[in-house]
Amino acid sequence: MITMKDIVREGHPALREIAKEVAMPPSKEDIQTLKKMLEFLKNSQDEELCKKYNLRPGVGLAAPQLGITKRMIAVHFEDINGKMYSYGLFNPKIMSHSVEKAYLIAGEGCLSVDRPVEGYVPRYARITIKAIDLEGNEIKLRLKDYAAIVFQHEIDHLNGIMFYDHINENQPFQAPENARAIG
Ligand SMILES: Cc1nc(NNC(=O)[C@H](CC2CCCC2)CN(O)CO)c(F)c(N2CCN3CCOC[C@@H]3C2)n1
Ligand code: NI
Repeated sequence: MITMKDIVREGHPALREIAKEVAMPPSKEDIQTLKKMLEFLKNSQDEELCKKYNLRPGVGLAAPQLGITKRMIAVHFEDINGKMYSYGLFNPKIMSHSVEKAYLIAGEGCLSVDRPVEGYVPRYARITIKAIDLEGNEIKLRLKDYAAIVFQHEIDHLNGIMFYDHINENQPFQAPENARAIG
């Protein structure tokens, strides 16, 4: 199982690289890795396991955070309407996005960043993504608000972008232009 020791931290080159597309169909190894990423998220949200294995809770994880520069992400969370998102995805791609932005009022953190970095992280409020799921099917997801933010945080990792790259340095808590506050 994946634990915190498997997660690389700031300074590791994988976090600043452009991850490579996964050749389709995915190898058994890549499928195994993606399944373990999803399992980590579920474990990290279970109070018992979280404590037992000293996990930091997570709702998303990207392969570069394991030092694997491949375009693979996992998400496991419920949105404000109770809709469950639990996916292991290969080669996710943002096909379109709103002009309107959104940001989490509480700001963001990252399992690869062992320090708090305060400030609003402006992201697109709505995105449409295409990806290949763990069964090898091409899926299309239309996401908004919290769900859109989580997926963008993970897809950023595939492009070597950290959440704090988006924070306005001079005015971290300036409400971003044309943006909705989430959460
Ligand atoms: C928002 C949140 N971020 C948590 N951590 N950070 C992460 O997931 C990072 C990714 C998120 C940071 C902002 C957007 C994506 C990991 N990232 O670095 C991957 O690239 C949480 F843990 C969390 N929740 C709320 C839901 N809760 C359900 C019950 O279990 C606990 C769980 C805690 N919400
Ligand atoms: Ni992160």
